[in-house]
Amino acid sequence: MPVQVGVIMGSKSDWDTMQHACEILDELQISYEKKVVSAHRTPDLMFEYAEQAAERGIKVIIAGAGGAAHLPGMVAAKTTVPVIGVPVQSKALNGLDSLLSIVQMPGGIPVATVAIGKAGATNAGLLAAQIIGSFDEEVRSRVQARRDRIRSEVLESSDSL
Ligand SMILES: Nc1c(C(=O)O)ncn1[C@@H]1O[C@H](COP(=O)(O)O)[C@@H](O)[C@H]1O
Repeated sequence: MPVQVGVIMGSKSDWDTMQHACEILDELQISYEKKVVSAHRTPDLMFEYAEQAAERGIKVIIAGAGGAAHLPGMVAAKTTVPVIGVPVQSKALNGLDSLLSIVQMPGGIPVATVAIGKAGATNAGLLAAQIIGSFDEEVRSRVQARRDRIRSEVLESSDSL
């Protein structure tokens, strides 16, 4: 099956966070690849990755980075494949730096920014699945089934208070 989602991150140290996006893609049976690509440390690779994404059939890119998190925005600048940015929690500033670096894009080059850290990475996986679900009925129904399960769990937890 061709890769549908590209999960990229600025450093291997981001994997603890980014694995949560991959867990969702595994659960929803969506094909993906995971790679370290950095706007700062491997700029040529980043350009190549972004430039080739559409022709390789990638439908969504999830890009995680921490600190001066330029990766999602720079990738978005080089492709029209939708980019979801995950702010990785940084040590010095707790991820506020990552969040602001990713979310404050200039008009014209959007990055869909999720919350800082694990919850954000999980939501990035789900948002990628929902984007793919808009043209893939099987993925859409898996996403819906997951929502239904969560709703039931919440209702049951309330009943047992
Ligand atoms: N923000 C970026 C980019 C980028 O935006 O291209 N490349 C690496 N980094 C970030 O630097 C942090 C520290 O990296 P190291 O742990 O390798 O020192 C990571 O969170 C990474 O995402």
